[in-house]
Amino acid sequence: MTTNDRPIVVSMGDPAGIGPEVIARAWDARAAHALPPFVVVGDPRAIAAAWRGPVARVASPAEAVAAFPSALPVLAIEAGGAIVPGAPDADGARMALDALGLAVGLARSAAARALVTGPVAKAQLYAIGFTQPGQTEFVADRCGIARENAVMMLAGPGLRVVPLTVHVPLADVPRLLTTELIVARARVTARALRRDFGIAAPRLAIAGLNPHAGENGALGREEIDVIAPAVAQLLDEGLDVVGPLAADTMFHARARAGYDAALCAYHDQALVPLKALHFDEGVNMTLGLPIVRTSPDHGTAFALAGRGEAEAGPTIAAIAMAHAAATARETG
Ligand SMILES: NC(=O)C1=CN([C@@H]2O[C@H](COP(=O)(O)OP(=O)(O)OC[C@H]3O[C@@H](n4cnc5c(N)ncnc54)[C@H](O)[C@@H]3O)[C@@H](O)[C@H]2O)C=CC1
Ligand SMILES: NCC(=O)COP(=O)(O)O
Repeated sequence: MTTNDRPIVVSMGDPAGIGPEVIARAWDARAAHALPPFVVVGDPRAIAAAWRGPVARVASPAEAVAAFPSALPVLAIEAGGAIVPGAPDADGARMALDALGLAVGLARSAAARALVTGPVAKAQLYAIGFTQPGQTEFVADRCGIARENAVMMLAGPGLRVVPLTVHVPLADVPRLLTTELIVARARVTARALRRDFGIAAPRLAIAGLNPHAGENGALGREEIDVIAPAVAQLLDEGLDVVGPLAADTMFHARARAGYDAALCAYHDQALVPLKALHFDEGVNMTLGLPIVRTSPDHGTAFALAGRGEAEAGPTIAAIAMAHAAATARETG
């Protein structure tokens, strides 16, 4: 079977957000970016509300591969009510969740080569009873992987970042940032950089939590009590790790040249530099899964939906990264 006999599966995300249109515009850009065949799971009406191109309703991933050159293939799931770009509702959230579940199943069954997830609004999902923090944990759970072993990485051409703690209140970070967590996430990251990115000896940099990485304990002790022991353990295991580094000086160009991924203490420490550098091409990838899963690095941007102004670059990059990682696994 050749690489392109099976498509990548793309869950639409919230039908009232920008997901449908950026996915459709990624199809427009398929030749320019040499994208492999992909199939959307979601409500075709959401695509029609925001894009004028050809859509092919398909019944299987195999049909999608045949349709892909001339139309955007869609495995249709219909939301209950009307779809209005920019006006999310519970029916749309339920459809987004159903689409995600079906897409994960296709990737797990190997009917699809990899999974790309469109943006969902977490608040909309919570309102219909979704109990996971986000899609990362939902996908991990469906894959039988414990939440703590699924690692979020955000990546652009010049930076990869891993937030060690993710969707938690900032006040909880010092308690949640443990030596065990850092060691576990560093191991998963190093393994994924080898397997999915072909980096034989990955170099990891671990950020401090406090200003100036704690200033020898004067500005906080987490670097001494928590992060340094993790670095020592990882070095003992033979990993190439440096840290704790002062977070304010580890993201300029010369510093970035010294590592393959930066492990950061909390969400915004990681995502602020990534989005400042790569907002229009940033990809969110879940490491440590039996399937490849990527996503554009942005959310639903409801205020932009249906206006044709949303940037499709992150979705194009997410599909391209999923293709590269799936190819690495298929050929590795
Ligand atoms: N992967 C996912 O499913 C993610 C979902 N979210 C969800 O999205 C919802 C909205 O979150 P926000 O913090 O407002 O983030 P957002 O990424 O939706 O929007 C932030 C800002 O960036 C702009 N923007 C976002 N994507 C863009 C694109 N492709 N082209 C041009 N401009 C773009 C928006 O117009 C807005 O000004 C939340 O409910 C959140 O849970 C947020 C991040 C990731
Ligand atoms: N800030 C990143 C983000 O919200 C990604 O969430 P998800 O992919 O886990 O849903």
